[in-house]
Amino acid sequence: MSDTPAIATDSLRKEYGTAVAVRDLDLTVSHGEVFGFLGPNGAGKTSTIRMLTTLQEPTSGTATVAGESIQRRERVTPRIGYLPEEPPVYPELTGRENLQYVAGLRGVAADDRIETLLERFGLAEAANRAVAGYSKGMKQKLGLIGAMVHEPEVLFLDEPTAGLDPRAARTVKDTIADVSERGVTVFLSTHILPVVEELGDRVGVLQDGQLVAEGPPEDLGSRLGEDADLEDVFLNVTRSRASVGTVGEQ
Ligand SMILES: Nc1ncnc2c1ncn2[C@@H]1O[C@H](COP(=O)(O)OP(=O)(O)OP(=O)(O)O)[C@@H](O)[C@H]1O
Repeated sequence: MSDTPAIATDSLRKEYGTAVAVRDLDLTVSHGEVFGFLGPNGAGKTSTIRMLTTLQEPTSGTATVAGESIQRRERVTPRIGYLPEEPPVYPELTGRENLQYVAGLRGVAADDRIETLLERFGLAEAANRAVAGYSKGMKQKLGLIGAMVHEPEVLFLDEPTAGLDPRAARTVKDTIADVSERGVTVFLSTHILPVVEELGDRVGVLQDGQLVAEGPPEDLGSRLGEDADLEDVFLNVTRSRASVGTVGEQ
């Protein structure tokens, strides 16, 4: 494992027309860290993740992920996994076929790993059924398995526990802890603060495309007072509006 951070951004910026979604962001995430990426609706989290996963180009600035520039898409994508808020699934295929398809796209032979993960996520029995009949939680779990099938170095997760029942959410949280112990870096965006409180080594809070707080969750809390938790921190450092600034505004 090198000294290069797992993720490093340098003045990363995304504008949509005259609107600034991500404002010259400087962010570093170490190898093996679970980084909780928080922020109000519209803060710029998805825009940041889409740039880091090479799905959209920055307006300006640069970043490296797993030691590779995000401009080198072909070098970044084999090293990362991404679970978007709406996991991409083919409804007419079975769960197993979906995963085999993803593994094929990735160029990996992952049959054993697929079976192990299907079992762990309680999807083994449903794996022969078309995904069209899956619940939201089942699709979410399938998406997470798909994001991990090629054993990525860096895993980007957007709301991985949203819509899951408590047992499924537990499986996802245990999986995050497990892959993190094995050295995988997890970039975890969620509005469910207890998940970050439990799993996050460090937290960054984004507001209007800028980091307004960063540090281990317990340190951020203790700055506010003895009993402060992450929700107190979030409410303290973010404003209640969910808007985006415009070009030229500081
Ligand atoms: N394709 C787009 N075109 C124009 N504006 C966009 C586009 N995508 C995002 N935005 C705007 O950029 C800002 C940041 O959006 P983004 O989706 O990155 O925020 P977010 O933090 O992920 O929000 P949420 O928590 O609601 O998912 C918002 O004001 C949004 O309306």
